[in-house]
Amino acid sequence: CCRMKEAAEHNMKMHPMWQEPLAIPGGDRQSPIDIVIRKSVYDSELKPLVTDYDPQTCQQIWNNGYSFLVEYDDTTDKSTVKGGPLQDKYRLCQFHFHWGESNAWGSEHTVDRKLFSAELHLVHWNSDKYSLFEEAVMEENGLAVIGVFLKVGKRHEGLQKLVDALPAIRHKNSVVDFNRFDPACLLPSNTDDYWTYHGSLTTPPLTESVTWMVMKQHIEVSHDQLAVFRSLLFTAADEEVQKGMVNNFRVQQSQCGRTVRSSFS
Ligand SMILES: NS(=O)(=O)N=C1NCCCN1
Ligand SMILES: [Zn+2]
Repeated sequence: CCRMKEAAEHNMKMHPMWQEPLAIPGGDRQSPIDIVIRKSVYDSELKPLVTDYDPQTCQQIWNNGYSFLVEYDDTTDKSTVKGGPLQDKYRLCQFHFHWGESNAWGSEHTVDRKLFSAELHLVHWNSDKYSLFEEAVMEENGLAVIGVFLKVGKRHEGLQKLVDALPAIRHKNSVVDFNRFDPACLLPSNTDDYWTYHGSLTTPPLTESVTWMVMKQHIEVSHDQLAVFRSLLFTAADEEVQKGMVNNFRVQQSQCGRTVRSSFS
């Protein structure tokens, strides 16, 4: 919609993060994209996703100036995802969100151009083949990100613990301890139905190392819960001009002939 375009243009001017870099690594498998349902290809070989998350590996929640992220101890294979389109086991390192200033937009991916109010990304790296995230981030099969759409509706009880921690990390680079959070509570009840394609990170380093798995079923969060996301700031406490953390999504990228597969017909 026009207001969203205005917000994205404003973003490009105001936030260096969302000014597209001149040179993009590779450039023909960038994310996010619009998932065109009628162009997606059902693949019966796609298996259900198998997530196995240990809440004890949850370490901290912090504001990195792009989003807020919950970080997990990824020194062992305690919180992992496998199955689905994946050949290997991938270790959870963090999850974060993208959202708009209005409930009318905020997601990075869209489905037949439908915008959601926000999008959750659970970021994992291939621990069968690599020993560090920093290594995997450069490799074609290095990362696996689960995307979940958020829609404004009923309050999400599991999310509230996270929402209650946000006022303590309002500014960029603020961090607080955050333990025993089970990210499985943020997954939709049905994780068997998803779209998958090869793409990139949507924030720097934008490397084309991601197997995306975007859930067909969204989760619901309340208007008030999303309003707390919008109370965060892009800026550090010592900056003169404070900027509200909203519209922290990347503009959509061309599909470049890529096929999006679906795990459901
Ligand atoms: N939005 S995204 O694609 O997950 N981008 C990321 N960039 C840095 C590392 C984690 N994720
Ligand atoms: Zn993201």
